[in-house]
Amino acid sequence: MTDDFDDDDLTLDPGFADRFERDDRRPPCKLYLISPPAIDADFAETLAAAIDAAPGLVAAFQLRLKGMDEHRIAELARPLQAVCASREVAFIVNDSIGLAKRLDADGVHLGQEDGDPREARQLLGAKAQIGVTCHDSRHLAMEAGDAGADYVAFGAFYPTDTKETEHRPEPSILGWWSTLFELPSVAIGGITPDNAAPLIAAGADFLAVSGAVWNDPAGPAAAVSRFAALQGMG
Ligand SMILES: Cc1ncc(COP(=O)(O)OP(=O)(O)O)c(N)n1
Ligand SMILES: Cc1nc(C(=O)O)sc1CCOP(=O)(O)O
Ligand SMILES: [Mg+2]
Repeated sequence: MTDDFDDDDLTLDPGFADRFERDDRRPPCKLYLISPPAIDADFAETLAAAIDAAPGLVAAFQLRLKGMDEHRIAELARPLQAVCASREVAFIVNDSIGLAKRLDADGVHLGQEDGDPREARQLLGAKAQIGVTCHDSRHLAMEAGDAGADYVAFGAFYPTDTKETEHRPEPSILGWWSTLFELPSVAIGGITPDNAAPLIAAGADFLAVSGAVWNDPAGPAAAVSRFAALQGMG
């Protein structure tokens, strides 16, 4: 899939995103919740309320607790896994293939420096959901597809306080991807109910969101309800 391909070869049409309309035949775009950077023991209730605000909308939850000891992450994970399992929400571990295995998680999200998707597949098995960060790179996305990823993540689409980011893709990368490949795409980075529309229209299969949900002044459930109301989400 990746032979002789260079991202710089592609002539980008800056108007593409504005003209792109989500194909009605596509499945609706789902929400992929990313945990806050730190959580306490009560977070299971918060997570349950957020998911229950729009049944069926939240497809996945990623436990992303950067820099925390894995034993502590494992302790915190158990009640969150139960919340996810009872609601058919995939429980994804960030960064660590080993922790995903230990927790028998539904999958793992790997950045470019976090390990090889092929190794993850070997350890976690055929059913595991393996996601790969691809920044703004068509090349990385095709490489991830070749390596057996279950989704490719592009971002950061908007400025975010959650993570220092270097890459700023255009929404059109989502349209380009979905036109050529079946593999689902995830859009991430500073996404809110107010700025999500172009990403949904361009063809994102999932919106990965942290701050806009957990920091919403009206509460996480209200934020999820606002995402649910957007055209193309469901
Ligand atoms: C769905 C999703 N997309 C991208 C990322 C970022 O992963 P990475 O580049 O490894 O950065 P960290 O999240 O580990 O700081 C993600 N976690 N989830
Ligand atoms: C974890 C992460 N990865 C990104 C990337 O660009 O790869 S942006 C990001 C932060 C996502 O949180 P929020 O919704 O608060 O911006
Ligand atoms: Mg990572």
